[in-house]
Amino acid sequence: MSWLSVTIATDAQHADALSDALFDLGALSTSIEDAHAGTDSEQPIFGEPGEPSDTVWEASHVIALFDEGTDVASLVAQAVAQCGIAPPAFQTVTVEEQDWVRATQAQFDPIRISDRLWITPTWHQPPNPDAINLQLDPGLAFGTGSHPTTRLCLQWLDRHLAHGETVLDYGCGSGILAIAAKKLGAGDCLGVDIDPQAIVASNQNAEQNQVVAQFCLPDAMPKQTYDIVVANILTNPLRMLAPLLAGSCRAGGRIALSGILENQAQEIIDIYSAWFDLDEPVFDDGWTCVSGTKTH
Ligand SMILES: C[S@@+](CC[C@H](N)C(=O)[O-])C[C@H]1O[C@@H](n2cnc3c(N)ncnc32)[C@H](O)[C@@H]1O
Repeated sequence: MSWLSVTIATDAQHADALSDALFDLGALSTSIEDAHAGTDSEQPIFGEPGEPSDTVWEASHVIALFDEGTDVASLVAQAVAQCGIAPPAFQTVTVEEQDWVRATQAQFDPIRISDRLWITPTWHQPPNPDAINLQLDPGLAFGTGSHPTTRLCLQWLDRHLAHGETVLDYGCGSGILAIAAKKLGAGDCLGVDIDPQAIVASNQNAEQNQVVAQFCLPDAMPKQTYDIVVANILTNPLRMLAPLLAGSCRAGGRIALSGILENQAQEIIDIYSAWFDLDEPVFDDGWTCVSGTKTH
């Protein structure tokens, strides 16, 4: 079995309407991509997690998938006429059937966090069977270890966990940090997230890794302090959550914050230095980890 994938060059003003028109005319799927993706002219557009951005690239490609045998040229002509735009340039390629599961899995390799900590998808043999191996597959919640912010937090946990510390993982996503903390020897670990799907994923991942950790929505969070607080969210929530996160860390306890772009690090340092003696920030690929020890 095969399909026809058509890529149409358009602009920000018409991309959404063209995508909708193609879908109404029978496309199996449509998507909009940056026409300059992967080049120096790529236009970065970011949304908050769980809130897709409604901004479209100035130079866009609308990509539509049709059944084999479809008269694609005629459908594109109808779609552009409906949108009132001049006939654009487009390319059609045949997409052959393949083993999609295998193709997707091939994109995810084991990730080395440190000498003793690896994140390994379930379909891979651990490269170092003697290491601490977290088994995590890509799922609906953020956190497979491939993002620099997750790596920064994992490396920080690896360096700072001694034994038996209580850990709060605020913005737990897949639960990766809480689960790693348990595997690295922490005591009680709690993961908190505003996304109910993250709680489901975290519980499944904890079970998969045979660790006991608790996960809950923010409203169900017990009022207590922790030896270690780790929060990989984004600068905006980290700013708003500062009193809660600082208040959740015991005096003398430690905090690690990420999800912070390099140029936002100073703002987070200024806010959290009200409670913490902060370390030098650590950077990875444009992202920052800010950490420190609670002074009072
Ligand atoms: C970047 S992901 C981090 C996931 C994981 N901890 C990691 O390090 O890979 C951020 C997570 O924070 C959650 N989040 C965002 N704002 C939040 C808030 N105000 N309270 C709790 N969780 C929040 C999101 O739902 C998302 O799962």
